[in-house]
Amino acid sequence: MREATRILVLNAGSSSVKYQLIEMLDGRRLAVGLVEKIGERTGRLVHTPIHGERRESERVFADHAAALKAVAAELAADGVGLDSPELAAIGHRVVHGGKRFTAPTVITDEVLKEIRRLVPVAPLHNPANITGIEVARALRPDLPQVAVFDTAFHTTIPDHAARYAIDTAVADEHRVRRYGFHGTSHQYVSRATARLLGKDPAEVNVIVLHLGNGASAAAVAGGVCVDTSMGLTPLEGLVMGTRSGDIDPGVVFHLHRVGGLSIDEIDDLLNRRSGLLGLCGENDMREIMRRAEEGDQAATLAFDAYVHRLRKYLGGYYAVLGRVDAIAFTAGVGENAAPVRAAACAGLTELGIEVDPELNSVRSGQARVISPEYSRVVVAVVPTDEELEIAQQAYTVVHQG
Ligand SMILES: Nc1ncnc2c1ncn2[C@@H]1O[C@H](COP(=O)(O)OP(=O)(O)O)[C@@H](O)[C@H]1O
Ligand SMILES: CC(=O)OP(=O)(O)O
Ligand SMILES: [Mg+2]
Repeated sequence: MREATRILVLNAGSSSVKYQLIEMLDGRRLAVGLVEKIGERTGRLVHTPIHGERRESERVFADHAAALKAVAAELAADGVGLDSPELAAIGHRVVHGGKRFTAPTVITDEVLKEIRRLVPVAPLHNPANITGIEVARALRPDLPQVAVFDTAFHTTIPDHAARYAIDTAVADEHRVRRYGFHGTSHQYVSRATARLLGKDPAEVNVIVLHLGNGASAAAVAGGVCVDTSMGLTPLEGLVMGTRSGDIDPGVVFHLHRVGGLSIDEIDDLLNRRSGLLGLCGENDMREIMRRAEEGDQAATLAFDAYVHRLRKYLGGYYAVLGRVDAIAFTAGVGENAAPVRAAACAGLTELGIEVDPELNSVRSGQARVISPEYSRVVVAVVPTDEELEIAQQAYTVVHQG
């Protein structure tokens, strides 16, 4: 029998599934794809095999199970279906792992139960992750399914940064603390940044700014995470596409008592109808920058509020780390929106932070420095690769037995 050296990575979101089939011997992506708008009237599947044409189709995906079956069919059409003996494991992105999961974990019924218990603290994410796991298990019950947790990289955050200043007994009873998310990305990007600097991760202090639909900052000291902006749930911290980020908790009481909104309505408001969307009716940074460029006031306010919050965390983590060697921008906005990077770092020469406008405007998929030679702090764009990191961690778990 051929050796099993391939990992299928599934990143199931609330209405999408991103997937990659990776050959671990050389890191080749045998297939990369995305199913969008699951549960909507028309969905879309885009599948790009390593050999052959990109295939795109519009059709209905009633639920995640239908989407994953379609993915399995696309892979089978390329001769690399889920029944392939070369498949070593399926690696799943799981957003909330609570305090218990500090490392990649082979999924058993009991592990799945614990992931389910954490649904209330990751309502946008864990339910989709669970569906992905259930469908994949049904399709290949014999194969190891490995969960790689967004929270795992943050388990090193010291108590003084992870604890909220509330009654300890209440916090302990309800497991209320900062868990942090996007850890797989923060880990990958902080290491890739050290590589870009030609240094060992243990030697460098990095502030990672993961700016996607969800967004978070992390302070990484010598390869170890010491603080991050998301908290008990992925709602705290930066202004995001549809999430408010930091807010006075008093706003919640006010909206409930005076505004008459129910807790569920407030949850929906802060998670799905706030952030950039709430400020200007749009959550795509491309569109916001275009509108702001044309003088649209709401879009300008949304952009400015986004950048202001980002700068607060940048300054805060500078103080937390004491010495900063690099600032790394990553994910959809961080990798592509030069104006966001420029505005986030503007006027910080006193802190040794500078951005070279010409380097900043270069478009490339590669990790690259955007600060001038003389800048004390290296500012860089470092594309994240959560899928590769998940695949590597899953592969390691399977090989350790
Ligand atoms: N060229 C671009 N310029 C500015 N923003 C972009 C660009 N391309 C993508 N984005 C932003 O990236 C965001 C998505 O980031 P991504 O990391 O893919 O998110 P997620 O993985 O959380 O779905 C989109 O909301 C979009 O605003
Ligand atoms: C945790 C989180 O916010 O993830 P995403 O950015 O994929 O929504
Ligand atoms: Mg993402």
